[in-house]
Amino acid sequence: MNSIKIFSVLPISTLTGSLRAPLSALVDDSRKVQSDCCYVALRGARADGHDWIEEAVRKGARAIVAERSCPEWAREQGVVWVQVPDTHEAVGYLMSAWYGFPSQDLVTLAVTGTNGKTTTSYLAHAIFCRTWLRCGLVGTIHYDNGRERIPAVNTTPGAAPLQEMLARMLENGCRAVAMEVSSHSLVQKRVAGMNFRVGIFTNLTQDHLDFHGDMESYYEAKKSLFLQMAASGDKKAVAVINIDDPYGRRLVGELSGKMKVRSYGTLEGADFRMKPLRLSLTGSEYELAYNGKTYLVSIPLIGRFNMMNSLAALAGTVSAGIGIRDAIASLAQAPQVPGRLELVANVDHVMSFVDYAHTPDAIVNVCKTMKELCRGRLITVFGCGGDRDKAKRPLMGEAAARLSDYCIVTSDNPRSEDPEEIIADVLPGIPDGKRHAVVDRAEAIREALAMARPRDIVLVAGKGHENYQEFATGRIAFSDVAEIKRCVRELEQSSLKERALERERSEQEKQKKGKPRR
Ligand SMILES: CC(=O)N[C@H]1[C@@H](OP(=O)(O)OP(=O)(O)OC[C@H]2O[C@@H](n3ccc(=O)[nH]c3=O)[C@H](O)[C@@H]2O)O[C@H](CO)[C@@H](O)[C@@H]1O[C@H](C)C(=O)N[C@@H](C)C(=O)N[C@H](CCC(=O)O)C(=O)O
Ligand SMILES: Nc1ncnc2c1ncn2[C@@H]1O[C@H](COP(=O)(O)OP(=O)(O)OP(=O)(O)O)[C@@H](O)[C@H]1O
Ligand SMILES: N[C@H](CCC[C@H](N)C(=O)O)C(=O)O
Ligand SMILES: [Mg+2]
Repeated sequence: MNSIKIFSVLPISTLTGSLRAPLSALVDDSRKVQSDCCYVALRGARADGHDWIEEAVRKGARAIVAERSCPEWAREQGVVWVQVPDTHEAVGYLMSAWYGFPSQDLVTLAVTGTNGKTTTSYLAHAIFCRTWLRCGLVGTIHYDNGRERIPAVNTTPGAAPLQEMLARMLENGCRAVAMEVSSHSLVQKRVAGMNFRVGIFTNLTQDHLDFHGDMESYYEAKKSLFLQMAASGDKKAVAVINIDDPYGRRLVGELSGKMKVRSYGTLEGADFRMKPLRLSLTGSEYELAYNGKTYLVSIPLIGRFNMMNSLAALAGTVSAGIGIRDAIASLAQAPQVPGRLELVANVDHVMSFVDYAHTPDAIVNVCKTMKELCRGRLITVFGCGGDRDKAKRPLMGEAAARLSDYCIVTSDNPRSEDPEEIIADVLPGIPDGKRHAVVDRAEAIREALAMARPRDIVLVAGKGHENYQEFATGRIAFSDVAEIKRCVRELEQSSLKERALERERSEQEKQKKGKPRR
């Protein structure tokens, strides 16, 4: 839709001027302006797109969408001016219309919550793909448009790349898409204008208070996904909510009467109810009660929280139209989610895992799981991100210390902050004797592996799949997985050398002893 009709999708707008030729493009970045395009001015964290309106018109923009009223100069130049109360919301609707409302033709499954979004959407994507063959994925690790994987910039992209990607998924023959919807994206209305068939709420615990201010606003941000679904009037839209989580129970209450709600969890009354049966370092099993029947679900993922993630994926995809048995069969073959409780090395009876825990609750969950399954000590290496919620730092420290036998506190994307100061915020939660700090992450990993004894587990938390470390000066290549592998190789080589030296020494001893005394 590239005519003036496109503006009719906006819920509220005031239009000045008339459009003679079709629009050539719709952009929200002045650097992408071309002749005869429409430029939408967005207020951002660093810049205000309204500052580039005149430049956009000089470069050939024929239409402007802005929160300001039409100035005299624009009227005189015959610019089409659309004034709206919120350009972030407007650009969502406009991009959706521009690309032919792709979310209406896809079965869209959105996952929101503090932890478990990536894992749940990955599992839902795997279930969709096994049954419906080609499906899309949008999330923290990468985007998959049904034909190719694209590295992710944001967990939930802005409206322009998002709607373009959904249109590409349709072109590529995708029937469904599983996508993470972050709280940042909800506040910034990146998903405005989207039709969601299923919305999953995983949980809500402390994170991102630097952005949201308090837990109440954080909750309201998550809830807005479901209010958007309820307001769409789509009778098929379903909210799938974890009722083990207190905020989940609150959400069920607040959505009741507004839309279809299905619950999941371990508590009585859950529509999809699970009873954990077996936890091991290779996978997990649980009993699922659904619709008066019980099923055995087996997943190659570790930990109770991953049982919950798989239950969420199962409840979400079944609510989207997948058969329960197909969903269960897909979960048995679920892929390893990169950097989520991923076993990287198992050498000399020491197992090393990489995980993406970077919130207090995630640290609690992953350390509890590891401790439960570990027959020796749990040595945890972790840090806290710079330029992010500072209040979570001592809480992460306290949780890691309480649930591990030893902690090495290190750096995790210090960004613009001083890494030593971040570590100083973490340490107060951890008693002396149970930890030491090593600023250099590679060195911290090496020390953890060097101190491990048979049966110990080394857990390297916080960066998961990330392939960089971000400092004030920029990013450097860094991967916990690669670092562990390198250290393990080095330790193996040095222990081989040590053993060879040891053999040599004992040979010499034997020879000395064997020599006849003169
Ligand atoms: C702080 C923040 O969230 N920023 C996001 C935001 O950018 P912004 O609005 O702040 O951009 P800006 O630089 O201020 O520019 C404002 C406007 O001016 C325009 N502009 C700018 C310069 C110019 O010359 N001309 C021009 O027109 C820009 O195109 C933009 O429209 O909107 C962009 C597009 O949607 C995002 O890519 C960007 O994410 C940044 C990269 C980011 O790091 N965000 C993180 C905090 C984030 O969103 N994380 C969540 C996951 C969190 C989680 O749950 O763990 C995520 O979804 O990724
Ligand atoms: N359901 C869950 N409950 C609590 N913790 C979880 C859960 N699922 C995963 N975790 C922990 O949180 C970490 C991040 O998981 P995942 O990447 O799936 O979540 P996310 O919500 O996508 O995170 P992000 O917002 O940072 O992208 C995992 O590595 C694990 O430590
Ligand atoms: N989406 C999260 C990821 C955090 C990952 C962790 N490695 C860090 O850098 O703090 C954020 O941007 O806050
Ligand atoms: Mg994620």
